[in-house]
Amino acid sequence: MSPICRWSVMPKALDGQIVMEKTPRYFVTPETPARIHAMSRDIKLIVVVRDPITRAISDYTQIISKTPDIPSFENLTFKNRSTGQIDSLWSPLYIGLYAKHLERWLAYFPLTKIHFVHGERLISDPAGELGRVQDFLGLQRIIRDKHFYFNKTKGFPCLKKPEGSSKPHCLGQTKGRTHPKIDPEVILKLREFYQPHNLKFYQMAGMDFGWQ
Ligand SMILES: Nc1ncnc2c1ncn2[C@@H]1O[C@H](COP(=O)(O)OS(=O)(=O)O)[C@@H](OP(=O)(O)O)[C@H]1O
Repeated sequence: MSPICRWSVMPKALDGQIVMEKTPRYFVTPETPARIHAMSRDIKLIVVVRDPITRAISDYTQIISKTPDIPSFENLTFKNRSTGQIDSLWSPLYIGLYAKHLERWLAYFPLTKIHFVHGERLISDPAGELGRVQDFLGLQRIIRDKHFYFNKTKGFPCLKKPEGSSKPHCLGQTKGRTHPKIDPEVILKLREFYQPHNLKFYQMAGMDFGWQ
C-alpha cells in the first residue's frame, strides 16, 4: 500500500506541540512528495541515511528473518553474476539510490526544509546527531550526552532513563541485528556501483557522508 499523508489521519496538536510521523517508505515512494506538499508546505522533513551498502544488507537481514528460503544476498545483487550486472531494481539496492529519491523531493521542497540524519553518527554520537535534529526543529537542546550510555551487549547506544520509566531502554531485538557476512568482492562491486550516486547525493544534500 502506498503511504497516505492527510491531516485527517494525523493526531491533533495544541499550539507549541509538534506532530511527528515516521514511515521509511515515504522517501522512496514517487507519489509522496506531491501528496505531502499538498497537505502542508511548511512541514519539516527528516531523512535518516546510512551507507547504502550497509542499508541493503540490513534490509536483506530483515527480509530473511521473515522469509529464510530466499537466495543469498550475493545472488540477488546481480541480474547476471557472470557479467557483473547489478540489479539496481532489487528493492534493498534501489532504496539506496538516495540522489534519485531526493531529486523528486527537491521538486517540491527547498533543501532548507529537509534535514539529513547521518546514520553512522547516530550510532557513534547519538547526542550530537539528535542535537542537530533539535536545532532543525527549532527546539531547545534537551536531549544530550547524559541521556545515553553504550550498551556493550547490544553493541549500540541506549537511553539511560526514558521518560516515564526508571529503567534504561535499548531499541528492540529487530534493531541492531547481526548482519550476514557478504563476499568482499560483491561489496567491492557495490562500492563501484554506488560511488557516482553517493557523490551526486553529497552534492545535492550539501554534505559529505563519507561512505567510501
Ligand atoms: N541505538 C540504536 N540501537 C539499535 N539500532 C540502531 C541504533 N541506532 C541506530 N540503529 C540502527 O537502526 C537500524 C534499524 O533501523 P531501521 O531504519 O531499519 O528501522 S525501521 O525498520 O525502518 O523502523 C539498525 O540496523 P541493523 O543494524 O541492520 O539492525 C541499526 O543499525
